Amino acid sequence: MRMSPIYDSTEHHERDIFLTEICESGDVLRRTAGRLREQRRALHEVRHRLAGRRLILTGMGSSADAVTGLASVLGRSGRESTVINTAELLHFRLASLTDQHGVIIVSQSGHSVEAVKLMNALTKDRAIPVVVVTNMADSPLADAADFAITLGAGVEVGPSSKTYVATMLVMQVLAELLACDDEVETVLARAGHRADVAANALAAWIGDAEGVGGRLADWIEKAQSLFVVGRGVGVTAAELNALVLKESAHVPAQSMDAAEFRHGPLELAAPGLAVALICVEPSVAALDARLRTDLLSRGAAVMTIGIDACRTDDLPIDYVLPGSEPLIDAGLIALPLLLAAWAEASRRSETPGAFSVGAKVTTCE
Ligand SMILES: N[C@@H]1[C@@H](O)[C@H](O)[C@@H](COP(=O)(O)O)O[C@@H]1O
Repeated sequence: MRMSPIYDSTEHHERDIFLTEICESGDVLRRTAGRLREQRRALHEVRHRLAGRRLILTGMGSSADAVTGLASVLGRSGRESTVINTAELLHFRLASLTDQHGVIIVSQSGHSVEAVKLMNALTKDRAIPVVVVTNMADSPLADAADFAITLGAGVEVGPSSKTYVATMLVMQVLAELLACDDEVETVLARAGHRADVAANALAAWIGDAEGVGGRLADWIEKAQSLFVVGRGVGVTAAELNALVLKESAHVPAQSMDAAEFRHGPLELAAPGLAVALICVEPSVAALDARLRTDLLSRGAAVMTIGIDACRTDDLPIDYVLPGSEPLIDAGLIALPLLLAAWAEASRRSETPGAFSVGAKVTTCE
């Protein structure tokens, strides 16, 4: 796939499509909030259909990352949910679904093979309500679904960036619809306000997109191996960042829960190891600080990317945002390493973000 550069008249230079899409993330947040308002009736129905049900949350790739964050936030409000990647659910666990369950399938493209196959398998059993979240209203997944909530993020050609950020805003709205009693209108009004604030918060990084990405890419290039770790909803951003670093820049970044990192991978702490620590959960900031100190004391390099509420003397944050709600934070905080992925990709290829082995949309299992 050859991607043509897009001329950006405001910046007076050419930006390729991957960078353009990353930089659209702020505008897309506002657009998605507006799109959600247009779908208020469908959102009422989602709440009604899933009320009291045991929730199964599923997706692949960046969409699996998004539902992982949703499960974390639902759990804080006492709402049980289970995350199962769509392939695992499709091939091994369909028999575990009962008429007590409700399923949320997230797929940006609405074309991922496992999601489409799962949808077809589930529509045979109408007792299980299925809600789809997708960017593509015109897709096999949306067509087969009773309820498809669409992102309205516009077409995305490069690796997940603006659609991921938009998905996280929708995850926030779903978390509120499924775990609190506020009126749909109230939830949507809050989402609109938060989208606005979040878009403004991203402006500084987007305004210096090449600089932010380039500096982080320089840091990554010095390392022999790279981990991206976080806790709570930070896992979502860590997974997404490592995925995009791999698929766009061929950087073999590994992601995991920062708690899991202590259970073995910590042995790698030495010069040559770089750890990007996503700090978006203030309740565990002291644990993040301790991990950072332990890594530094062994000669590893640590870069912290997080929200202001996590910042302490022991946990300086290198790339900081004011912070909003956890799921929105998990979307926004991915920006610096997305920009690094772009910068690294653009050093390696004339068409940064173009897939050469896999694909933007996986239609083959
Ligand atoms: N290479 C892409 C990933 O980047 C993407 O995250 C995943 C899920 O895509 P979707 O959300 O469209 O189902 O599919 C493909 O494998």
